[in-house]
Amino acid sequence: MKVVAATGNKGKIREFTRIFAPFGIEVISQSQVCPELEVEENGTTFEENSFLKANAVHQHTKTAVVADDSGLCVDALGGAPGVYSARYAGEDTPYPEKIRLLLEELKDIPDEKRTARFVAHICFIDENSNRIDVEGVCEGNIGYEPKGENGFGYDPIFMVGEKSFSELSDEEKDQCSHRGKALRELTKRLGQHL
Ligand SMILES: O=c1[nH]c(=O)c2ncn([C@@H]3O[C@H](COP(=O)(O)OP(=O)(O)OP(=O)(O)O)[C@@H](O)[C@H]3O)c2[nH]1
Ligand SMILES: [Mg+2]
Repeated sequence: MKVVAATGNKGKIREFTRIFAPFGIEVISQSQVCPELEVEENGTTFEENSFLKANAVHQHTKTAVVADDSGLCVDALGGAPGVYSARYAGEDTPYPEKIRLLLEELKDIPDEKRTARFVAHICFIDENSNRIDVEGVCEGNIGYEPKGENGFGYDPIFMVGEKSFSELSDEEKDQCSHRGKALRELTKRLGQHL
């Protein structure tokens, strides 16, 4: 089975590709089929935005499509940046700077209040326009400095136990990540439909 990933985020594409591979699902990126398509993410929830992205690409390609809307929810910030994680401190602000600002906001927050979670809402639409929604959550803590080299986005400051997401191998991140959990749930649901 082939599925178009409705995303412009290369980190997500890499994760979709490796998580789907064992299930025989091949990922084609949006940039390969409709590079000119831009979708306004004007929803207020992960669910709404993932549908906006999946539906826009599905309307264009009429093929099976998967979209991910995700974000980092920090308890000490009332759940922010959440749905606005990609736009935190400005969409074009590079991640080292976003991370610096987030750590600055949390500078007086003690260990036990640095709890956070990554949430990924996945919206899948098949070639007949049937929709499946799944969500994955990964609980963790915000660290005090960036650590590690792997992954993307806020991975260097998202701690799962002693290690940041960036210090985990790809396999280790996929095993516990919000996206790994949601995509494996999706493959289960797809298996029931086939
Ligand atoms: O360190 C991270 N590790 C992750 O595993 C992860 N998953 C999500 N995020 C953050 O949340 C935003 C989602 O925003 P988002 O869903 O709108 O995606 P995006 O704008 O990057 O691409 P698109 O899929 O919308 O095209 C992303 O940009 C990242 O900042 C992550 N950060
Ligand atoms: Mg986005």
